[in-house]
Amino acid sequence: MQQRFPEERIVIASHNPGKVWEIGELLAPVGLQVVSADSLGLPEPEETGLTFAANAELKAMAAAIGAGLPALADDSGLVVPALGGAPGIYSARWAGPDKDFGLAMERIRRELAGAEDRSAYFVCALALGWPDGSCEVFEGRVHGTLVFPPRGALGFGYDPIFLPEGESETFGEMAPERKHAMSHRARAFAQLRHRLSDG
Ligand SMILES: O=c1nc[nH]c2c1ncn2[C@H]1C[C@H](O)[C@@H](COP(=O)(O)OP(=O)(O)OP(=O)(O)O)O1
Ligand SMILES: [Mg+2]
Repeated sequence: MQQRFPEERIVIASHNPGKVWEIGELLAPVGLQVVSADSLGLPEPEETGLTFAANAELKAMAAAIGAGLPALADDSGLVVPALGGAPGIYSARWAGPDKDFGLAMERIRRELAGAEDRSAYFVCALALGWPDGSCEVFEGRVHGTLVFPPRGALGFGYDPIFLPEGESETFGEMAPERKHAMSHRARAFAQLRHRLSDG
């Protein structure tokens, strides 16, 4: 692995502080020094892709080429089958320019009114991009149920309305270590670590 990371540094190509923190925690066992896209002054690319994987790749490549270092990007979101898959890749955009997830969660509650199916899942596509233009994508999911009103103030985004399968606490109520043992992001990271340890 060391020869693949000559500088032992990796750029976290995300401008979301909640995500950057979680990625730092999940990456700690890998032993690489983490540099944020913000600290390098890298711009936030427009997410023009139509899939989580395409957006993750576009963010990773912009950072890898901009920084001349390997870069890791995460594109993720909440998929609600009863809403035809919304908000999906538009999960961040549903919170509007002020990133108001109270508003986004309320919109889901409203649009779901009367729907029997309360199932939902989070998806995380992680892209590892290299300055030479190569890129690999890993995906993780976690299934659960939506609950209203929102519960808990931990985590970020849609965590307070997401009750993972078989659990009694929402991601917003759960200690971070517990979320990291089962989340979509943790599952994508497990695949990434597996790939890195393969050499
Ligand atoms: O574990 C999670 N717990 C709760 N909500 C989550 C989670 N994971 C993704 N989400 C929701 C909120 C987030 O804003 C959006 C991702 O959108 P996404 O474009 O990938 O990220 P972003 O715009 O927030 O930051 P950036 O693109 O700079 O990495 O999905
Ligand atoms: Mg984004």
